[in-house]
Amino acid sequence: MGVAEHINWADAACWNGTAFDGGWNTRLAASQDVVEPATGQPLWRTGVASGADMNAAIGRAHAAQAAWAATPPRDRAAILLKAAALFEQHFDELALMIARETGGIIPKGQHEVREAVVLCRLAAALPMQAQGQVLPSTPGRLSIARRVPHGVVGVISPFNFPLILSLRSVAPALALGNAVVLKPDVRTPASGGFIIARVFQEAGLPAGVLQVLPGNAEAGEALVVDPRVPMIAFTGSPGVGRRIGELAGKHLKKVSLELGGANNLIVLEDADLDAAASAVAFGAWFHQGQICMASNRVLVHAAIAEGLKARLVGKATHLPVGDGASGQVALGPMIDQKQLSHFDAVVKDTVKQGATLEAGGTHEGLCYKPTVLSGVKPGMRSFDEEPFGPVVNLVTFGSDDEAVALANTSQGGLAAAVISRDVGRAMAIGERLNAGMVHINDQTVNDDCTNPFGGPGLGGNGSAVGGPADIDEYTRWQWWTVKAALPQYPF
Ligand SMILES: NC(=O)C1=CN([C@@H]2O[C@H](COP(=O)(O)OP(=O)(O)OC[C@H]3O[C@@H](n4cnc5c(N)ncnc54)[C@H](O)[C@@H]3O)[C@@H](O)[C@H]2O)C=CC1
Ligand SMILES: O=Cc1ccc(S(=O)(=O)O)cc1
Repeated sequence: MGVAEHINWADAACWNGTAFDGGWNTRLAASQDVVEPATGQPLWRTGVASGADMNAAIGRAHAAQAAWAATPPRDRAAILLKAAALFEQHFDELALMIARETGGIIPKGQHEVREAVVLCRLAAALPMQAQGQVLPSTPGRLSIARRVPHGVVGVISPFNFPLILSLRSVAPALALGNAVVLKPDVRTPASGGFIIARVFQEAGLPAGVLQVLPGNAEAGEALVVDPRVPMIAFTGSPGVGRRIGELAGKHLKKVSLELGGANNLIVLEDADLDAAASAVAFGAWFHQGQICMASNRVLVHAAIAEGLKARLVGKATHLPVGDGASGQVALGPMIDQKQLSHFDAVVKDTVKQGATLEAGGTHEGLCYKPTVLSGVKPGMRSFDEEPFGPVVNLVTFGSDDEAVALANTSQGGLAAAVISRDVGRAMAIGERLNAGMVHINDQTVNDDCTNPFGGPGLGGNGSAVGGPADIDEYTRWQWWTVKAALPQYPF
């Protein structure tokens, strides 16, 4: 088995077909190779959970949860802090693992581990915060609203930034007294699951509180419909999100849906063109455009459209594409052939619909060249759909009103950005955009562990993750009244 030679502490041998059940004792129904996108070679084997595997994991988490919720807050906090220290201690090894498993460049892997440290530290503060209110009440009665954990939280995460997009739910949910069943994507089970399992195992999390099982729709749906799991935190595509939302509704449970983006980056005619081109290139091409907040629609004022296009074509022609883990390239491979074929079809169809291919549009293996399309309009696939690949879609406008109207043609987006030397004008445009996150003088790929992350429409169901949103998401209200003695009733 081609277990990567650089894995030492993470001990890849232990997850060769097993789930994390507190140890590595549960063999899953099936197993398959995890293929490194850059080389096509197997990195390791992962277990693939069945519905029955999921059922058993939920049972283990459910049995462990009450004792975990009763663990003193400072002891839960200490485990989260230990986890942060372990991510920091094994920074280089984990960053390289993520780069190899996800096809990312090394700085992208480093970003995930760096953010993991901060996420765990922030989560460590949650158990120590007062979480409730003493309410006005009748004399002789104490009335308290307090936040309590849901119980078992199911986390379902995607392939693109697997460590962060799993951990941003796992860490606060655990910190607040929930047990967690985590189902990462089978293409990225180590980055999205087993690294987290290994860290919490060594940090001293009691056995059973965290279960990690890679799986597909069968295992995912078993998690969503199980009555012992009152909350699901899902990050992924709008199509699967809709299905999970339907199931969660049917089974009367809370669901947080963090979905896809129609993200508009608006460049006004007074922008510094060199700086704007570099922001657009990063926003559209970083991690091969496989980012929910990628700058997939670039709305540019007609007066500067040619200048911006020329600069982007220059960058597209020169940016090196290849094995992200080599340290020599700006763009790595896409995650797999299916994702690449989907993206390639979006580009080709958009050209058939009248857009002009200015650069890119070709690939070697899974490495797709940074692509520039001009003359993109509503009604074309790359404008209407989330391309989830390395493309700048150039859309021209002539007035601020037109830019706002173009941006708001979708049902709402995750992130928007406006670039201009006139900050007041840019803010006035930003105010009118239907987006969950608005950035003035930046591109759209922005996240801090301290901000609530989410968006309307296809971006999600109004939930958010991060910062002030975490206590709302991973606990629920419970009302308590206390009287010194039972009152007399008239019946
Ligand atoms: N809003 C956000 O923070 C983020 C959103 N995304 C969105 O995710 C998409 C790309 O990720 P993909 O992995 O292709 O998404 P996906 O929706 O295909 O898969 C996401 C997860 O759902 C699981 N899954 C698939 N079918 C399921 C079912 N029927 N029941 C339960 N689980 C199921 C998959 O195994 C995976 O773990 C893009 O649309 C992107 O915008 C990605 C990252 C972050
Ligand atoms: O794809 C969505 C996505 C990707 C990355 C991040 S973070 O910057 O690592 O937080 C958030 C959402």
